[in-house]
Amino acid sequence: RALSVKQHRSMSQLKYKNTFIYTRFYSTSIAYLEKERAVAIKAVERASRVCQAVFKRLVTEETMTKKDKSPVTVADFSAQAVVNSILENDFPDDPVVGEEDSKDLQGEEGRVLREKVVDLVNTATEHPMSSDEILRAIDRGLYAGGSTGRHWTLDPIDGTKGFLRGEQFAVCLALIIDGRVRLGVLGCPNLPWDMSNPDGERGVLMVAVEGQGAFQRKLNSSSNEEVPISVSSVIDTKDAVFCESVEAGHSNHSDNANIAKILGISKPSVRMDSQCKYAAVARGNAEIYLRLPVSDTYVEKIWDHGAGNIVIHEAGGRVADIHGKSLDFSRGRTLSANQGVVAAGAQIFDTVIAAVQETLKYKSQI
Ligand SMILES: Nc1ncnc2c1ncn2[C@@H]1O[C@H](COP(=O)(O)O)[C@@H](OP(=O)(O)O)[C@H]1O
Ligand SMILES: [Mg+2]
Ligand SMILES: [Mg+2]
Ligand SMILES: [Mg+2]
Repeated sequence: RALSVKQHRSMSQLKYKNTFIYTRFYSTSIAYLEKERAVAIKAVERASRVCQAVFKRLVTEETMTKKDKSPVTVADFSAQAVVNSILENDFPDDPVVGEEDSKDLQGEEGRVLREKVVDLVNTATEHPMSSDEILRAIDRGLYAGGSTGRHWTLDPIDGTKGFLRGEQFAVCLALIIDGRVRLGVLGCPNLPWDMSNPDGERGVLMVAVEGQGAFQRKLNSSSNEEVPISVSSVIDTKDAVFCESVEAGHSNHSDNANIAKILGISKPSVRMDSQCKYAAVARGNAEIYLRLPVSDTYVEKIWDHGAGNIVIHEAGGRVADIHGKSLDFSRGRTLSANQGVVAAGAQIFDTVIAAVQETLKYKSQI
């Protein structure tokens, strides 16, 4: 823990090159969550590759709709199976709060979909997995969550609607210990590496561990090079850009627009699916992420925010709900203590929350 980020990274390279020397001489200095970090990166990379393969081959035929009307594809199931089986292998005692479950893949009714998932998963795993093993891996995601001990939270495809449109989506994995997010990995296969060159190279992975800063690296690259990232240095909100969901059903576009107006923002919002919005704020492509609730009854899920939350914090930003309260990941599978989400750089955060309050106060009066 006492190591600087730079020392810590150069030592972990030493470890990759020669495990023996590393463990022998540096065993007392292994960085906090070093193994978890490496395993989570590997799992998110593999799952991202599965999603990309599906998009190329199957996406048009393979969409179905869950009870809550949200779409789910063969890629969501396959990516959850891939990540969960890697986690089970390296951390067999760690439970997982995952978005998907195997119900729709079971029995005769689920046969066609199940066979596609089995095929896909087996293109991504080191050892072939049987159909039963795959369903069991998916259902390792049924954990209830809570305030004590360790558990992971996984969104195998966040932004399924973006994925289906060929736009932004993210594979999101976070580790929660005693109710707080300690590690997060965001795999963003369609996010441009350089936002000023949107047609250039795509595929970004962001990773953050509590106290160690946030980094980005290229997804699908043989290089392990990591670049530190930080939020924008804009301190006057009128120069800011804000991002929000593409889907008006996920976030209240008109409340978001009112807040932007109070903040003096004149640039149009950047609409983007998935936790790629957190990624955009974390590396300074946008200053603010607004997710004002559309309904009083919807409760946000921990897998939709865990990884993004720590990436923002470690990049120098803050995340809270519309009341300015930190997101509480200790309540189980949902963020039942919170409403909506706001993220921004630390320097402008209080100003943004004040504008949110003003908008909500005005709404409650009319
Ligand atoms: N009424 C609602 N309000 C807020 N979020 C919602 C919602 N209905 C669905 N969602 C969540 O919004 C997520 C996508 O967010 P975004 O709009 O930022 O891309 C979905 O994740 P999945 O795509 O993983 O199902 C889903 O969990
Ligand atoms: Mg979903
Ligand atoms: Mg999601
Ligand atoms: Mg999802």
